[in-house]
Amino acid sequence: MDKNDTRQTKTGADFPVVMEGLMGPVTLYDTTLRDGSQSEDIQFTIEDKIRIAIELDLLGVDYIEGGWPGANPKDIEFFRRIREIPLSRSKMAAFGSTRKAHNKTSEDPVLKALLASETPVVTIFGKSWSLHVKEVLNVSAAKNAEMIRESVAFLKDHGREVVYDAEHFFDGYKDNPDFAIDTIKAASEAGADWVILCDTNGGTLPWELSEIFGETKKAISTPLGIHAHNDCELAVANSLGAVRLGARQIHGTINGIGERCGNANLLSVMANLSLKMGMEVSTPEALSRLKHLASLLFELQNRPLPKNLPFVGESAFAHKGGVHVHAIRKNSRAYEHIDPASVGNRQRILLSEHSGKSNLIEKARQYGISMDGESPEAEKILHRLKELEHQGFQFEGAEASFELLMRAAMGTMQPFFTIEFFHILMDQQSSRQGGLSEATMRIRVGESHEHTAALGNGPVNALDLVLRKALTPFYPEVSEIRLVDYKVRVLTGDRGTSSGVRVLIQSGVGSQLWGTVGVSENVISASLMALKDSIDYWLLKSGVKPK
Ligand SMILES: CC(=O)SCCNC(=O)CCNC(=O)[C@H](O)C(C)(C)COP(=O)(O)OP(=O)(O)OC[C@H]1O[C@@H](n2cnc3c(N)ncnc32)[C@H](O)[C@@H]1OP(=O)(O)O
Ligand SMILES: CC(=O)C(=O)O
Repeated sequence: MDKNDTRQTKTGADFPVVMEGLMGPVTLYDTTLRDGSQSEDIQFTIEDKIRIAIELDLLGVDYIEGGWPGANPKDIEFFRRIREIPLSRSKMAAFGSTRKAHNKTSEDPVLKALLASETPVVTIFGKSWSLHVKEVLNVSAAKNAEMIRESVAFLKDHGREVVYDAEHFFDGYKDNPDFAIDTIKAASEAGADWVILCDTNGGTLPWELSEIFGETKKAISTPLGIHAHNDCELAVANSLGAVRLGARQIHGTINGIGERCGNANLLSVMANLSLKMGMEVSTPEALSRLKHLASLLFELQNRPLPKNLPFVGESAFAHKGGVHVHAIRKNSRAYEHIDPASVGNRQRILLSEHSGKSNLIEKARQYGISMDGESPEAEKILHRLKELEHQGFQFEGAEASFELLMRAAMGTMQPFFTIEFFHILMDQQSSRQGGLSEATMRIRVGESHEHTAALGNGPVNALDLVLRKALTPFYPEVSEIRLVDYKVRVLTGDRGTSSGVRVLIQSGVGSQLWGTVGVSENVISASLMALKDSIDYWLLKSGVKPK
């Protein structure tokens, strides 16, 4: 990091009054594999869990909560398998509850399964809110305290590091402070190594959390931690607030997944602790893996990473407004709160109807095109960009089309081929089953012509195939291109089947991906426009000379 870059050096020293004496070493506790797996639409295989655990270890988290052994066969198997994998930094934690009211501690199936998982750390949750004690467990306050005390002591007697999660602590405290405090005293007196105050329902506001945390700290000497849910979108803020008040262990999950609205996003917590609060929770190398880990988690779930995720989302450092781009070209700090590279992300400049000449010049620079911002070409391209976006084009996901447009306007690109005509025939019978179409096409390449036909699965596929077939004799590079994604969007819903459509295509060769766009009232023409751009772009990037 550039030492003159003051974006991310707000350390304790900058806030001496608030921070002094309050911040000590903080440990990171990841519960992606347990609380995260309680998210709707998330389901990990054992292989996923092992892969994520290894990545979390590389990231340098102190604890990995691997699951609830006994809740399902997968978690039992996971703990068996992970024992054989050496982790360099992270300690594995098994999660469960305090014993059942009517069970003897030594015979309680949950506690027995926790020990059988053979993890060095065991985390158990117990009740802090009288509502749960009375109405859910249906036991007295004394019985609840006994369950907590005996469960913690039992696990300590078996040599485990014990993390005690005080479920619903903040709601319990608001309801009856003495009751809530007595429950964590029971855990503390029984030898718990950690008492974690949980905002289980995620409804606590930052100032309520500070007040309750501050009071609770006076009641017990066991190190405190925080486990915050995100139902008010305050989980990260509440976790950071707790650190300022002395919390030593922060629970969270990758990308904030978890029950209901999720948990504190541990990646954001790490970035904030390291880059804003000057705390050494991670090395710079590990921090630069944040984006990778965020993407990996959702890739394993076959889900796209939300673009607007702080720090790690594709849009986190993407600049669209012309005013912003104008400023960041002079100094990135003007509209960036940290250096994107520090979390493994990158700066992006977007092109749209909100662009000014600065967006254009920056893009031209990235494409290796020299452009004078005051030139008539720049003015013309900007005007064309805005006009096309008004017609329904969208270049944010189709930068390859924009680069071609820019090169054509600058006169630096000769056409590789021209489509002279094409026909499409659809077999009525098989089209009812979503079936075969035939495309014929005549193209011109330099002085030569090619006239050919292809059968496809529907008209767009037939068009794609015939275009490649016609071009391959001239440009064999075309056969390398893969169609990765094809999206059609109706632009004006009020004109029924005569509405304009936008087709966005993503193509790829190896790991290289590019997007192209076409707009028309005819979905076939829009598709052909995007397909043609995709091929032109690859030929350009392959260094092929037009024939
Ligand atoms: C705040 C949290 O996120 S806590 C973690 C929540 N995560 C999960 O629930 C995921 C895994 N859970 C499961 O697979 C199942 O719920 C199991 C295996 C744990 C239990 O299943 P079942 O025995 O069928 O019970 P069920 O789920 O219906 O009810 C929960 C039981 O836990 C008991 N319980 C709840 N909290 C506690 C506690 N802190 N200490 C002791 N028992 C508790 C309830 O009283 C109830 O017991 P009961 O059936 O004897 O009344
Ligand atoms: C323990 C836990 O997951 C919670 O209280 O939210």
